[in-house]
Amino acid sequence: MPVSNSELAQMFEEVLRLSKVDETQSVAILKSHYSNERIVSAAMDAAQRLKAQVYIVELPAFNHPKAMGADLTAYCGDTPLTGNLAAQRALEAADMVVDTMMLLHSPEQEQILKSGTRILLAVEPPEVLARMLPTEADKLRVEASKELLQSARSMHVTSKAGSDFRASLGQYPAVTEYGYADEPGRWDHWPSGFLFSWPNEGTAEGKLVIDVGDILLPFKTYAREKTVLEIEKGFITSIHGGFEAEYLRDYMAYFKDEEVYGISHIGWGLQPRAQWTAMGLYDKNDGMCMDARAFYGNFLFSTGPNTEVGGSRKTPCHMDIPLRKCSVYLDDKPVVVEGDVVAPDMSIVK
Ligand SMILES: O=c1ccc(O)c[nH]1
Ligand SMILES: [Fe+2]
Repeated sequence: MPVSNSELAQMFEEVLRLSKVDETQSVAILKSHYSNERIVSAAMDAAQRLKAQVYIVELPAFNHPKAMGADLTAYCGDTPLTGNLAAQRALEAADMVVDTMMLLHSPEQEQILKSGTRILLAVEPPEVLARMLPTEADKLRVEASKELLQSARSMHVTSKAGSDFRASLGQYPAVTEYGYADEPGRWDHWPSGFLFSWPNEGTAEGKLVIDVGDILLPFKTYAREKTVLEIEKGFITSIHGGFEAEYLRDYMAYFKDEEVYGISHIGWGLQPRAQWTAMGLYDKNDGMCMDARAFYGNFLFSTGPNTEVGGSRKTPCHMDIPLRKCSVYLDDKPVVVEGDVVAPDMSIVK
């Protein structure tokens, strides 16, 4: 259902308020020609209503000749900002950046965050933004789980489909996404509602089974058959099954970069307003499908880059693969059992 421009601006005002934007703050809106102009102007309106100093940084689009598809997560690392130090300085000068262009998984994003600037990504369709307008309850729910993940030293994931995956934790921080950027140096994404970390280098081991109904991003497909990924010493060593396994193998091999097989962020979904079914109602070019990454009780694993936490793997191929009906154990204690979130006690932060 279409969202009016007035409602979009009101939602942005709420999200920027939650992000601590006020008359003491400067806000840079980062855009390129492919940004959703409605989102750009709603963010501008909202920041002005909150009496912040606002400006726009517009960059010419960047297209890598190897990039395929329109999904903004399909080609990571190099962005329209890469190499443009003057524009990066202009963004670092702001207290907050509203990113309508997509800097995620780029080293430049980390450099901007290190300057204390906070960044909020907002590229989903307005109807998705509206359905998952962030709340403080979202933050409470995700932050309550962060403590469990932050203190955990191991993750074990199993499923009836045959997944049996282990990784040591602790080398990298737990990262939360609850939909607004309210702390200096914080990156967040509206919409979201999930958390993750990265396996300690070289420790991800075992098998992950993509079962019927699981989701592959950026393909934006629901699996219709089983695909088995074998993982050894932090890297996928084999992908087998039927046609979908062959498709995934060929897609990843296309990048001719061993780093694409590295296991990237691993975590689980905590957004009750995100729906597993939503992706089937959108076109492939309608955003990046945050419903799939955030739906309550998923186990989201991914492949490729780890620059977001200071790692050295800056590879352009990033698969986000949310699995249903998995059980996730931290230090052998369950946080998700067959797709149901069982810890921490959610009754306090529903
Ligand atoms: O919000 C996001 C979106 C994509 C991704 O890879 C991580 N988090
Ligand atoms: Fe990802």
